[in-house]
Amino acid sequence: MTNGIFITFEGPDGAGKTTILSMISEKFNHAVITREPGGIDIAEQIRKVILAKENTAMDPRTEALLYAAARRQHLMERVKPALEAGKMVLCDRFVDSSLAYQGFARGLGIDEVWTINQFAIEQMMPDLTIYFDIEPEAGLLRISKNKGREINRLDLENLNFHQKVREGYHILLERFPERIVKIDASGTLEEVYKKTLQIIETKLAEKSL
Ligand SMILES: Nc1ncnc2c1ncn2[C@@H]1O[C@H](COP(=O)(O)OP(=O)(O)O)[C@@H](O)[C@H]1O
Ligand SMILES: Cc1cn([C@H]2C[C@H](O)[C@@H](COP(=O)(O)OP(=O)(O)O)O2)c(=O)[nH]c1=O
Repeated sequence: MTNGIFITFEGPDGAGKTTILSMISEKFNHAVITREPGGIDIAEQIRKVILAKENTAMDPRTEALLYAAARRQHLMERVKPALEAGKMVLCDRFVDSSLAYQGFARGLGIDEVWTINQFAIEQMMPDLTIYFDIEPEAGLLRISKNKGREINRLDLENLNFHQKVREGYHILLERFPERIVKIDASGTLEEVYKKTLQIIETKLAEKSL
């Protein structure tokens, strides 16, 4: 599609994507670092609607459509122009999050969610997706430690959902083996960082051949 390179970071909550992305961004200081849902003003506004605690009445399909709408806007405003300018774009979450969370864990169906996302992204898929794999318990524990509290009842109620999210990602790994690379995210930050860097550098070397 372009001269740039589009790399996405995926995985369950607490896998370490955001932390590793900020470490990687120091190495590739010319790269565009962004995230979904959000990244630009209109998409951040949509993010607020999706994540607002008071919106308990939100239908799962509405949620999937809003993620796809935010994705489209972010893609057109930030990702596509950067790729066309030959830049590297590193994005925290992309379409695989919708497939794993809405498609599989919420039960809308991976194929159904893929179809609505085709309208949003047309053919603009990542060159590489790094999937940070972790047991949901460990991911939630990291998040709760960060907030300085133990895992509570609500977190545990969510465990089943997070287990499904992980299962969803494993289905995607089988479906897109040439695009998605799995990393064991349960190691130390240094280990996960080194592995991530190695995968990105391998891809960059392939691209320049
Ligand atoms: N490899 C790791 N080992 C221990 N703690 C980690 C590791 N990676 C991330 N963390 C911590 O776990 C918490 C969640 O990490 P974060 O990067 O926000 O995850 P994500 O973006 O995948 O939800 C943060 O407090 C972070 O410092
Ligand atoms: C992009 C995207 C995110 N999400 C979810 C995953 C996260 O729980 C939440 C994003 O919140 P965020 O605070 O960015 O979480 P994280 O740091 O784990 O990336 O939205 C979806 O359900 N579908 C999507 O398409």
